[in-house]
This record gives sequence, structure tokens and C-alpha cells, in this order.
Amino acid sequence: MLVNATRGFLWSDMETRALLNIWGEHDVQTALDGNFRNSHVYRDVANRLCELGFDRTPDQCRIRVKSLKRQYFQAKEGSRKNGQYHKMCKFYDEMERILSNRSLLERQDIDSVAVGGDETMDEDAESTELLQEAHMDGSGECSFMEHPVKTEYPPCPIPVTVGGMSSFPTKQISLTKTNPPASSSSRPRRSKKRFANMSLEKLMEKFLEQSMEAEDNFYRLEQQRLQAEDKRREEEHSRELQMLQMLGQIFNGIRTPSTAPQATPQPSCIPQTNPAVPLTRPTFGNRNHPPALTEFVSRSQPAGPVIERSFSLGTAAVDNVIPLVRNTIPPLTSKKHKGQDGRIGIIGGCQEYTGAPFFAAISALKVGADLSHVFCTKDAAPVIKSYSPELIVHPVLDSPNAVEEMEKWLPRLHSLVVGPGLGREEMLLKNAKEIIERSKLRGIPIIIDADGLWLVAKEPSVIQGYQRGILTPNFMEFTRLYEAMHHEPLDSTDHKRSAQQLSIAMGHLTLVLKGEEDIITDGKNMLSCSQEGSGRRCGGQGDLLSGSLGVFAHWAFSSPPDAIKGMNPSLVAAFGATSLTRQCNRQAFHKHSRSTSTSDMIQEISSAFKKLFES
Ligand SMILES: NC(=O)C1=CN([C@@H]2O[C@H](COP(=O)(O)OP(=O)(O)OC[C@H]3O[C@@H](n4cnc5c(N)ncnc54)[C@H](OP(=O)(O)O)[C@@H]3O)[C@@H](O)[C@H]2O)[C@@H](O)CC1
Ligand SMILES: Nc1ncnc2c1ncn2[C@@H]1O[C@H](COP(=O)(O)OP(=O)(O)OP(=O)(O)O)[C@@H](O)[C@H]1O
Repeated sequence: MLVNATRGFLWSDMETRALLNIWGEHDVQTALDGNFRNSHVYRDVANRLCELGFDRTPDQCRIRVKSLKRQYFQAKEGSRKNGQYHKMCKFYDEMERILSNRSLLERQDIDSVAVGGDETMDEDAESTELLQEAHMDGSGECSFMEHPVKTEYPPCPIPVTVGGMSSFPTKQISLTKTNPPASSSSRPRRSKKRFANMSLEKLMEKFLEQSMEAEDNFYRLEQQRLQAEDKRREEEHSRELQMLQMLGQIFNGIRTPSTAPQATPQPSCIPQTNPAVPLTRPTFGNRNHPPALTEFVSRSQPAGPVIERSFSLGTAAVDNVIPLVRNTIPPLTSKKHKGQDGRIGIIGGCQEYTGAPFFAAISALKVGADLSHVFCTKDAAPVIKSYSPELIVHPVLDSPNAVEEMEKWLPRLHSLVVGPGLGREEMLLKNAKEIIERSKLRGIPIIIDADGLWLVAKEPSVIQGYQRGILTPNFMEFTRLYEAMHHEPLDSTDHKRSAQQLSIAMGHLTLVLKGEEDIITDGKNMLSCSQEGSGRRCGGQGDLLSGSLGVFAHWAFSSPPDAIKGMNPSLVAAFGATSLTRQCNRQAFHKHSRSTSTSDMIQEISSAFKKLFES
């Protein structure tokens, strides 16, 4: 889902930051280096931006980057003179970070690279041109007098749809007229005279001030337009929900007794040593499916049109899912280096809970990640570290600059698991929220579990609509989320329907409702994993699931779409992780029966993985 439709030349700050994050990636910069033609690189940039929900063409990305570089180089040049101009480039710090290495190279290349106005010129040539434009020569003549600086605004008024906002300040319109680079012969002489007595710095300062003012106006208007759009979308969304609920009620009303859900829980498939003391947790609601290994649910019974449509999209054969998971698993070859098969981050671990982040992190390693990082509080770190020398433990979650400390690692992480053992302290939840926001900008798959779901119940917008987000609630957490989103008690007779409704309300986020059967849905398709486990419900099984899901999610999102037959990568990953968790539970139970603990299950990851995905 696109969070942001194309808006021509107007770029919001969020969109620009996302673009800069992608453009600043090492692989993008390397691809741009020394490539005369860069259209394929910008195609890739536009694709990645699209994955974050921003719809931009490769050309728009390239022009935006070019414009940002121009602003940066001008500000940098100005800054060299009086230390003030850098404040006038909104994204100065970001550009500085990205270009600090490149600019040296580019400066050396100035003489060797051809300068031209061609928009398809290669990256180095663009930078050279930008540097030259920003450069003021020794005679005191500013080069931008010769080549008036192009702003990112178009040469015509901007169409704004929100009422009362169609006219722009005259200053802004006059600025747009400086857009086309005029040749020195066609430049009006008058303007040169008018500026002749002004000092160079004053002139530049004036120009930049006007640019900033114009830019601010655009952003203000754009923000108003977006707010209006958001409001409209929210209204539409709540109308849809109302419809869905009404249809659900109608559907419940017309269901015949033979198709009504049966509330009687099915017994566990594993024989229990003492039937008088059942080991199974009481189940909630309908549990009436064949004892198949897996089930790809496609509803054919009468349902309201909305539900019917949603389910009709998801029809795949049961046996197709495990092979798809297999297709995502990277081969073990001697050609790879450490880290390539997965660097997973776990956000969680506080004074009370040190086991949960450990279980999640070590499970990620055992499934096949190369590196597993835990970001926890200061007092939890030595404890977690003492469990295993294999984990990289960062005691930063409660530090004053926690977000910056964690953000430093984001470019290196392939996926993030937020919540195991996080606790519910306000400050920790705030830091977790901020790091989720920043990870979203980078397109990192984010799995939210345990206390992370507490945060989502309080502030759903933190993850709502993010297509690489996966929620893994147990029944309690699910109820909390459902009621927060729907403002009414959960009807626990039909888990699948409720899970679908919640996924839709969360913007088609993938949801794994854990329980006697694990229900996986993105609101359109539904998978159910009822692989035989056991009746043993020791704490920490959910952590094993979320940690391994971090790895499967990274693999699934890095696989080409045809490897997973076009299926949503989150669904494939979730199916892999739930099958594995249940298989571990089953194997551990065979060895340890009632004493089975999560550590015993973790011991089984290797053979369970082999059995499910490599045999
Ligand atoms: N070794 C460690 O360090 C571990 C640490 N952990 C960490 O602990 C933190 C808190 O997590 P949490 O799940 O205990 O908290 P919360 O959501 O308040 O639920 C508790 C309440 O919900 C209920 N309940 C639970 N499941 C249910 C179900 N399926 N169906 C129905 N009811 C269910 C249950 O009700 P009861 O049966 O007790 O009446 C109970 O009252 C979190 O950070 C987590 O990661 C764990 O990972 C374990 C290993
Ligand atoms: N009633 C059940 N029958 C069989 N398996 C179950 C049942 N409930 C949970 N499971 C298995 O345990 C896994 C974890 O679910 P659980 O409800 O224990 O999560 P959790 O409460 O979040 O765990 P944690 O203790 O780590 O917080 C599920 O994915 C499923 O495989």
C-alpha cells in the first residue's frame, strides 16, 4: 500500500529523508561511483522507495537528489565564507554525512569530468557541475550569476487541491521563474545592474533566504493538503470497518446451526501421561479443522461481500507453503562472508526479563542468522551476556541517547524483533517506538511481539500500514489489540475472522495469532499452521518464534518474488517460523515430557529445521 501518492515535484521531509537513507546506502553510492549512466541505479532507488510506500519515478528521485546536492554544495560554499549558509539547507547534515567521503573524490574529478546540462548525465558529472555552480571564483563574481541556480520548483503554478490554497505567494511564483538556466546572452542586463552594488555574500544570503521562504510555503501547503487527505482516508477507513462489522453481524444472524462454530476444544494430539491433569491451555472458540499438517484457508461458505472478496484472493494448495519457505533459505556456500545470511536485532531485555530477549536472539542464531544483537537496558546486559558469548549485547535501551545509539546499528541490521522482555516502562516504550519509526524509513522487516504489542495497542499508528511489519500476539495480546482498534469486545467465537478484521484495521499488516493453531493473515490471505506440537506450554516459546521469524522474514524479503510464487513474504516467513516452533516443541516433548523447557526446544532447532526444510 502506498502511504503517499505521487505529488509531482513536492517532496515531504519524511519522503526526502527516506530517499536520502536509500541513496546514502553503501551499495547505491558504490553503484553510482564510476557509472556513466545511472538510470538503473535510480530505478532501484525508486523501487526501494516504493517499498516504503512512496511512489516516485526514477527520474523524480534523480532530480530530487540533484537538487539536494545543489543546495548542499551552495550552502557548503557559503558556509565556508561566513559559517551561516549551512542552516539554509534543510538536509545539510544528512548530505554532509553521505557526501563527506564522496566530495573529496568529486573535487579531484572536476577537471576530468565533462560538464553538461543533460539530466541523464552520470553522478560524478552532476556533482562536478554542482560544485562549479556553487563555486565563486577569485574575481569575486559569483558563478550563480552566470548560471542562475535552479530551484526544485516548476516553472508553472502548483496545483493544490485543498480549497483556498490554490494561489501561491507572489514571491514564490517569481522565484520559480528563475528555474530554467539562462544563458549569459539571454539574461536581462537590468538584473545584473541591480545586483552589481550588492556584496557577493549579501546577494547569496538574499537568494537563499528567498529559496527557503518559498520552500517553507510549499511545505506548509503540502502539509495542509496531506492532513486533509489523511482525514478523508480515516473517514473512509472507519466507514469500511462499520460496513464490515454490520456484515459480520448479518452473517452471524443467518448462519445455520450446522455451520455454526463449535466451541468444544479438540484434545491435544500428543498422548498425555495423566489425563486427569490436562497439559493443554484452555482454547478459545472454534477449533474444527482436519488434523492436516497445514491448511491454506479459503472460505466458500456464505459471507458478506467484503469478506468473501478478501478470502477469495487467498487460494493456494496446502503443500505449496513449505516448499516456498525452502526456496527462501540461502544456500550455505564458501563464497559468503560473515553477516550475509542475517544480522538480526532484538529490542528488549530489562531488569525483570532477561530470558525473553536471550531466547529470541539465540533462536535467530540457531535458525541461521550470522549475527544476533540485543539492545537492552544497562542492568540486563551483563546478565544476558552471561547466558551466551555468542550474542552481541548493547546496554543502551535506557541510556539518555538510546535512539541514536541504536540507530547507528540500523544500516547493518536485516530485521528487527521488538518486544521480548522489553517491559512496559514509559521511557523504554518511547525509545522502542522511535527506533521502529526509524527502521520503517529503512524498509527493515519489523516483528513486534510481547511488550512491543502493548505499545502497538496504545499507539497503533507506530506500525499501521507498514507492509514489512509482522505482529505475533498470543490470545491475550490479540484481545488487547483488537479491542484497541475496534473499540468493542472481541467476539471470540471465530478467531480467523477476528484476525482478518484486525489485520485489515492495521492496514493489512501480517498477523500471527498464536494458539492451538497458529493463524496467519494479511487480511487477504489466511494460512493456518496446526503442525503437531505438544501440550507443554512453558514460557518463552513465543520468544523462540519471534526470534526465528526475524530470520525467516529477512530471507523471505530478500528472495525474488518468483521464489515465493508472488506470495506475501511475511506470510511465507511466518509460516516457516510457526512450523519450526511447533516442530521443536514436539521433538523436545518427546525427550523431556513434562519437564520440557524453552531451552530444550532451542536445542531442537537444528534437527527440526533439517526435518522440515532440508530433508
Ligand atoms: N523467561 C523470560 O524472561 C520470559 C519473559 N517473558 C516476557 O514477559 C513479559 C510479559 O509477557 P506476558 O505474556 O507474561 O504478559 P501479559 O501480556 O501481561 O500476559 C500475561 C497474562 O496473560 C494471560 N495469558 C497469556 N497468554 C495467554 C493465552 N495464550 N491465552 C489466554 N491468556 C493468556 C495470563 O493470564 P493467567 O493465565 O495468568 O490468568 C497472564 O495474566 C514480556 O516482556 C515477555 O517477553 C515471556 O516471554 C516469557 C519468558
Ligand atoms: N494451545 C496450544 N496448543 C499447541 N501449541 C500452542 C498452544 N498455544 C501456543 N502454542 C504454541 O506456542 C507458540 C507460542 O505461543 P504462546 O501463546 O506460548 O506465545 P507467548 O505467550 O507470546 O509466549 P512467551 O511465553 O514467549 O511470551 C505458538 O506459536 C504455538 O506454536
